Amino acid sequence: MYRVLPLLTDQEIEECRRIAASAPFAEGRLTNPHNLAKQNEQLHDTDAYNRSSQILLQAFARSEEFREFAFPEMIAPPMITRYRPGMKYGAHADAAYIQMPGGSLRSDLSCTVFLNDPESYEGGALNVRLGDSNLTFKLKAGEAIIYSSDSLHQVEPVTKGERLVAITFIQSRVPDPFKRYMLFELNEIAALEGRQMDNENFQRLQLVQQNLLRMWSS
Ligand SMILES: O=C(O)CCC(=O)C(=O)O
Ligand SMILES: [Fe+2]
Repeated sequence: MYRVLPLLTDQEIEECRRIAASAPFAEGRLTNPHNLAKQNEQLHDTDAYNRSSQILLQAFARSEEFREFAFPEMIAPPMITRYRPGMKYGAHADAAYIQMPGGSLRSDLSCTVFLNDPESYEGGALNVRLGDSNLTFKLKAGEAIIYSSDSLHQVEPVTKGERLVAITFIQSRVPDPFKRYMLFELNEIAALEGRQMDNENFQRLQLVQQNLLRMWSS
């Protein structure tokens, strides 16, 4: 279960790029010292981190598509990371719990927001393993891919240019990915077909949706 969403306005993309261009970066291993697969760089400046994560969190907060797909309970402040030629992030599992200011969050969904145009760098696609198949994402600037944190994934080596992204993790109110997807589907169907339904039946459908959400959320 994954979703590609348009997330940022052109102005927000510009703002994130500007922040990244003028702030220092440090080795990504700093926050995951035991993860040998991680070879990238992340923003290393409190003020720049606060400003950029604020812009990104606001964009998530206004996205109805995000809310409908993720049922977000908590979202980690997004971190801008970059990959220059030779950098990559080998196949890895995300930690089940992510430290945040003021506590920790269970990673149910992982998310990459692309900040640079795909034509401006070579390599750097995100691969997510889904059973025996491999999904590959190299999105337009401002788009986000949200995928289930329970799958191995990797970032292909960058061979030219710079891959600039923001990454975050989401704790969902509906921890089970299949149940979450069923709620998403039901809501989509209700939105698409509901207006043509007899009102009494539409109310009954909504009752089922809300009761399933009560039963399946934590
Ligand atoms: O940069 C990406 O697209 C993914 C990064 C990642 O997998 C992670 O930070 O755990
Ligand atoms: Fe990851």
